[in-house]
Amino acid sequence: MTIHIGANPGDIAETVLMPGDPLRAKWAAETFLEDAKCINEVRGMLGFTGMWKGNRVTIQGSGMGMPSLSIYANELISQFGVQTLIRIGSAGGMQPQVKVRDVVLAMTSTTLSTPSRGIMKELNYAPCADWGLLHAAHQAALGKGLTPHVGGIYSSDVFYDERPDLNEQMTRHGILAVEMEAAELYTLAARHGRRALAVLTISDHLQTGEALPAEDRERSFGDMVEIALQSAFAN
Ligand SMILES: O=P(O)(O)O[C@H]1O[C@H](CO)[C@@H](O)[C@H]1O
Ligand SMILES: O=c1cc[nH]c(=O)[nH]1
Repeated sequence: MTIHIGANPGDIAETVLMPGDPLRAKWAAETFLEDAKCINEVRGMLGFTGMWKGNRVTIQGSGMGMPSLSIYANELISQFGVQTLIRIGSAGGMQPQVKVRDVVLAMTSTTLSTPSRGIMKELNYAPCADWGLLHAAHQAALGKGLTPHVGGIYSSDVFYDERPDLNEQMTRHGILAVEMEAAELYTLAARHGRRALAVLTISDHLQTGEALPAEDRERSFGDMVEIALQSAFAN
């Protein structure tokens, strides 16, 4: 057990899917895993371990924002020996061709800062996805008849943004979507020699103002979960 994860050693699989929303973790575990058992309820940040096609998987909520994800990812890596961490998150579209409900595979993540900023000092570190996971996720999405967007995203520290000028520059430089966790996940995975990827579904759009309701964000992103599972166990 750790401070934030009330699981016993061995309760958590080597592969962990991480939605921000703990209720998405519950929905995904109930929908996609066999014999799913709840392994964490500390702070209501639900986690479940079960089987997917003969492979052991944990789905653990990360909470919203990089400081929260950092707590869970650090404990999963250092205390539970997790090797593969795949974020399954919602994101806001930042390009006209990126539509609501589209899947985005985050190759890199741009930030103003991450919880790791303090150790990077003057370095502008470039957080990037694990190539093997990214490639496998792309193949999995194509296999489902989807056309995923692959490229750079923005991991923001704020949901209610007061810097429209920054978003303008992101869009101008090809950033596909905004979310709030991937950059720190990629940075931690790199530091500890683990594999990480963020598979995202567009839940709203910064340019059109479209937005899906909370229930859809919790329960309707099945393609993203299947893509994450297929990429984790592709090899
Ligand atoms: O749907 P999740 O995975 O929580 O991801 C996105 O949604 C939250 C904001 O509503 C942030 O956590 C952002 O990254
Ligand atoms: O962080 C996020 C997530 C979804 N939509 C946004 O606009 N921002």
